Amino acid sequence: MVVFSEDHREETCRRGRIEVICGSMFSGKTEELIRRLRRATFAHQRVEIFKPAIDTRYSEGDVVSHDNNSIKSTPIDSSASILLFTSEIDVVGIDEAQFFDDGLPEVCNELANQGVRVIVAGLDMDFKGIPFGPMPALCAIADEVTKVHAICVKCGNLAYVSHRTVSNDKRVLLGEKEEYEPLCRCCYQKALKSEKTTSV
Ligand SMILES: Nc1ncnc2c1ncn2[C@@H]1O[C@H](COP(=O)(O)OP(=O)(O)O)[C@@H](O)[C@H]1O
Ligand SMILES: Cc1cn([C@H]2C[C@H](O)[C@@H](COP(=O)(O)O)O2)c(=O)[nH]c1=O
Ligand SMILES: [Zn+2]
Repeated sequence: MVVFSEDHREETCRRGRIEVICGSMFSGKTEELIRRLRRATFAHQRVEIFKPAIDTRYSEGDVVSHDNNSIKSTPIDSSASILLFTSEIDVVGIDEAQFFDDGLPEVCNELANQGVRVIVAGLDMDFKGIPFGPMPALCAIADEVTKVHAICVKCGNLAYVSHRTVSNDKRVLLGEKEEYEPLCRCCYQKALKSEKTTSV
């Protein structure tokens, strides 16, 4: 699998396309998004970055990675707002796409059809292992999907899901290492089993 996109033709030829970067928490989605967007800026392309306004974890206005890398962004409430900010833009970046409404895939399609390179990063699954918001539809319509992996904090294998370590059943719960840990399939099953036995 090609993890990092080094295809310079695809980076610069200005053909519209949709790239999706997905994975669990701590898998490097935001780092990879920032890396691709910075390279586009170095290539003198006009870049605009969006994130859902509800994601105020590290900053109101910036997209920030767990390693504190950051890039300026525009927080928005609805996917339709993206179209209002993207005339004369070559590359659109979108972080935390899982929190957006179901209109996001259509907005990305519209931009890509107009010749814009759209790079979307988001959680593929929620803490229950269920595909999250518009992410499955985005993966389906994408020209390229990159799945990145964190390291399982229990065994060191590749993680595939974000295990919630606090008791809260709401789908949306902003958080970090106090609330979530990346686990592989095997360690996730064990964690769920031990939660069941301790709750009875
Ligand atoms: N268990 C882990 N596995 C991999 N990276 C981790 C882990 N815990 C912390 N990190 C850090 O998280 C960084 C990735 O952060 P980020 O790009 O914000 O991830 P994501 O957006 O996927 O949550 C890594 O470069 C690494 O320094
Ligand atoms: C699994 C899961 C996560 N969240 C929240 C927790 C964080 O605030 C973000 C994910 O951020 P990251 O950049 O991917 O680390 O999403 C949630 O609300 N619900 C969940 O099930
Ligand atoms: Zn494991």
